[in-house]
Amino acid sequence: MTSPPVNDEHRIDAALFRHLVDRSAIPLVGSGAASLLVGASLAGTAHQTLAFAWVAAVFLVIAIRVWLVRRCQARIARDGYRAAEAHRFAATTGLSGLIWGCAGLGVLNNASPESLVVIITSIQAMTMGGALTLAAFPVAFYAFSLPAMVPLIGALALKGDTTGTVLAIFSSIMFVLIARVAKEFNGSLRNAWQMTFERTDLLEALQQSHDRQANLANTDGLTGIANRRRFDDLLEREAVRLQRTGEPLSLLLMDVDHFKAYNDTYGHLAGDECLKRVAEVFQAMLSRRSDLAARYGGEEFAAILTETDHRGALQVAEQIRTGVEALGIAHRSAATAPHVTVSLGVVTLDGREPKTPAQAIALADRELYRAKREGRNRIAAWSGSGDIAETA
Ligand SMILES: Nc1nc2c(ncn2[C@@H]2O[C@H](COP(=O)(O)OP(=O)(O)OP(=O)(O)O)[C@@H](O)[C@H]2O)c(=O)[nH]1
Repeated sequence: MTSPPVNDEHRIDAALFRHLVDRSAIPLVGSGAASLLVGASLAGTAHQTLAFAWVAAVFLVIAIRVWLVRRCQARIARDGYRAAEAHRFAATTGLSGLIWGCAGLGVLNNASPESLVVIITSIQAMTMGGALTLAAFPVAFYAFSLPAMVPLIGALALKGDTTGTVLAIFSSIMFVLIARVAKEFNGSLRNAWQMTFERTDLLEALQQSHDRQANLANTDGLTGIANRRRFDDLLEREAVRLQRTGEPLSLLLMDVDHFKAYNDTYGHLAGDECLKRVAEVFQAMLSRRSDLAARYGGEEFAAILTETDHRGALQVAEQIRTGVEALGIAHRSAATAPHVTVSLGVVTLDGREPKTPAQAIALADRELYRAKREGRNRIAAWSGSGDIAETA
């Protein structure tokens, strides 16, 4: 019902990565907006030029990431999920992390207290945002957050004053908590996808089982062709359609000649084999997808030929009759021929003279027994225009 664990893991990885790539605009917009904020906070200070160059670098990395995201999306659509693609994606989040790490190093560079607050808050906010937006792929989260946070914590610790030390400890605790949130969030996402896949697999298995049952309920166990139930269903529908469209509809009823004698001579198992081979020919001669060949019961077969006029139905019936003869199945106790033969009753309805399915079957049955009476191995036919007897 469910795939083996390795496949499940791969499916979850793939789903999470697709989710991540498809939503990658959010962290990119966040990174751009936060960098503008940091740049603005340093405008008019001694660090203005450096700050503007840094903002330009952030936007360059954003451009590289946008390009890579597009490439990832195209490759996933073409080849499916590949771990190598995910790691390339993580490498670019690492590039973003490095750029933000450089801002952290700026803390060392005697930034004003206001700028310090903006830089620290921005980097922590970016890391917190990363925990939510990159949690689907932890490698990408750490590739971003480690180079972003470590220089900041290091720079604060190396400032040598109490405020720096307190902020370094505070930032370290924040980072541990954020990493923990990312881990929990990743676990929740994985569980959600696991449940989604289990549900999809279950629905698929149920659908397959339902299709199998439906198929079994409509199939004849011995010959593998449709059974009477399916034949009756289709005939009901076709009879309704005939009234609506007036397109001709033909029915064939076929019976194996002297089949009791065949069973008595060769045994019941040989009789079964014979029915299977006859059924194959019966079905093979119906060329349209909309036609249906069915075992009507015992050694009797029935076919529905949709939109088929009387001439066409007679052609098909004759092909079936000669096809069964051509099988050359020996039948030494048959009075008709030294091999197995069949008789057929053919009926064509054209909608001008309404007939219920039961009436149509009764007509075909009447014709079949006329063919039997007239010597077997032949076709007897009826159409709305009168009786037509065909003989082999
Ligand atoms: N082996 C086998 N025999 C079957 C099966 N279904 C029906 N029969 C046999 O088919 C025979 C049909 O015999 P009858 O109805 O007397 O007809 P017939 O001997 O073919 O004679 P005509 O139809 O008049 O040519 C019976 O002996 C049934 O037992 C089946 O699934 N397998």
